[in-house]
Amino acid sequence: MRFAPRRRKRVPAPAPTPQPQMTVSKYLPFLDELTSTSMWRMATRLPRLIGLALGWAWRADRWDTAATIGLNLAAGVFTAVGLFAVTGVLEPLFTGGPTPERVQAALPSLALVAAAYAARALLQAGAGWAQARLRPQVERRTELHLFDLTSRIRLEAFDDSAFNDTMYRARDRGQFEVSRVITSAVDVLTGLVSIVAAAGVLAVLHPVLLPLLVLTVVPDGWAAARAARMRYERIRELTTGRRRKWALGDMLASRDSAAELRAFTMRGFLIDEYTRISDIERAAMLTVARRQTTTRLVGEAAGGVATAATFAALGALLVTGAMPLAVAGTAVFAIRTAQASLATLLFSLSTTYESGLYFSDFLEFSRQAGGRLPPAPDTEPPGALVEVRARGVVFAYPGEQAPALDGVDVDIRRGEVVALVGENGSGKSTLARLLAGLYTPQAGAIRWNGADTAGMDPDALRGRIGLINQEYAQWPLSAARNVAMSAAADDARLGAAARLSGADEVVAELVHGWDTVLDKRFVNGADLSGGQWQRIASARGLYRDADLLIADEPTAALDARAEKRLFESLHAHAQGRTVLLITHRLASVRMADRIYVLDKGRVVEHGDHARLMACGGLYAELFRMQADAYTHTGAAPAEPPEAVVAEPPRR
Ligand SMILES: Nc1ncnc2c1ncn2[C@@H]1O[C@H](COP(=O)(O)OP(=O)(O)OP(=O)(O)O)[C@@H](O)[C@H]1O
Repeated sequence: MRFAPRRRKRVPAPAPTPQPQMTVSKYLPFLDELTSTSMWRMATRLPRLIGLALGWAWRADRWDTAATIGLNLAAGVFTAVGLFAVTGVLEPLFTGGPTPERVQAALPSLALVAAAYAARALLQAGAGWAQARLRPQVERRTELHLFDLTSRIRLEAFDDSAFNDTMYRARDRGQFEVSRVITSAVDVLTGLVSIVAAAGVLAVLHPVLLPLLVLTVVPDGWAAARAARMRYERIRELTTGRRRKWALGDMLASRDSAAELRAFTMRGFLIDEYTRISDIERAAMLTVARRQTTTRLVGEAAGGVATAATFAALGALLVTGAMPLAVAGTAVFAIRTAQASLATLLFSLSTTYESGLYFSDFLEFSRQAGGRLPPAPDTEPPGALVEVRARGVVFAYPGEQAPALDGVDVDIRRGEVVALVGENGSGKSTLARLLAGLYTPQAGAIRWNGADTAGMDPDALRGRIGLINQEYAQWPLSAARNVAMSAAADDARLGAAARLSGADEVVAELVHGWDTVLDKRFVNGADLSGGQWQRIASARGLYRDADLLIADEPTAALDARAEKRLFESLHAHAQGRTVLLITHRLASVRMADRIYVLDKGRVVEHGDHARLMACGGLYAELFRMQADAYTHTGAAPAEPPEAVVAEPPRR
């Protein structure tokens, strides 16, 4: 989806100097927040995170979840059985006596080993299949949950950069980690079963072996978890930069910016900027890699020392005769097996821990987004419009000190055409969005037939309002869908809206008519000129046939004929309905019932055209400026220039 170009609030091209959000210092707030969550605290949160992830999986598909857990656990049990059976093989082999008898004595256990490992292989295959089925289902569910929230949260959320970071982290990785948490948590459970088995064997052989064994693996586990956390911290710090890089990448590879990129030779600048952020990212990740390697080396060295101590203890037990050779042989096998199981367990734990960190990003997004949903409606849904009143409305965009609207009063009554005029940035579009129920005032109120719109069901309110947006979206959908939007596409209504807006002429030229996809990136797609798109956007607002039509700069890209036609349509449309018109073409608001003049977020004048002209204020000044531009011809040339009129082509 693309958005129509806008005169002022376009996404600014990156300034030639480095943007502050691309320097590492800007990332520090996240670090502060993160360092307060210690590794231990995070580890204690793991069981809950695993529980939550399992809940997601269960809701996605309970059978596959149950099969994933059940089959993996059963496979773990057979690993344990195999281990016990191996000790049954080794013991007779290491005891004295003739070899054929020893081998014969070991045969039943050997058969058990083979059966156990065969069963484990089958169960693991089944578990793998269940896991493979579960993964896309969980991802689909989390993705839909994410988009359900992003499409319902209040519009202001999209102006909050911190929230955008949270949303990016959830979209970029968090949402995909649920299934990884589950997979690694199941591995932890399976590993635990094997460990319990190996520990059982070791405890039976000699009590000192078990604690020694634990010591051999703990340093490695610590190193793995610490390395995972380092990586996560760095990636989290880099969120804003990565988001920025993503936006730059989009500009480098998108059709919308392709023309300006070339016209303004932005290629070098964008690639430099992209490279600069990539370098910051690369330097940060290289530092992490270095620190991770050191940590792992420390962990492995400590683990090596502990392993040596374990085998030294085993040797001491042998030398002192505290342990017979047959038992020692079994112990060596059990120690190796247990070490492998413990290492797998700790690896799974560290993966669970790492995935848990990313999954908590997703949970954090869900929590924050949940807090940004519109409150549950506590008033009746809005009835047919009689009157809309804004009183003392104050609104500041997130992160902005100065309010965009500061104590605004406006009245709109049924059947009226009300106009908002004022210079760029005076607050007209912001006010229109508040009146359209897209933003909520921070002080003051907007009342629809006397009831505060803040307590109304936003969708019910918006259903009564048609919007011709200044920043209309260019949806990669058919022309019919671009006009009807979420409503059913009705031919008669499409035709009427198209006639009123001038979109009929646009659609008549499309090869597939209303069915043409308005996006060149798709097969048989078509693109429109700026003015043609604007006619489609106007038809969109008119199609809804709502009580209140808000038209924000509906003619900025239209030619003179189309502009005249649209203003006539809007005035005709107002018969029995209501129109709020925002425009810089002041000639078109002369007929408005009431005109509000905004300046720096305040209403500085209001009244009809005659009254405002008589006051000689800002409106009169702006109106005269425009009128002069049409009437002032300057010094007349001695001889009027000859007009050249092209002949129509002969057919
Ligand atoms: N999303 C935003 N975040 C922060 N500030 C914003 C945002 N949108 C608008 N503003 C600021 O709010 C003020 C009012 O903007 P608004 O778009 O309402 O003006 P306008 O009168 O419609 O201007 P124009 O005639 O240029 O369309 C301006 O100072 C603008 O920079």
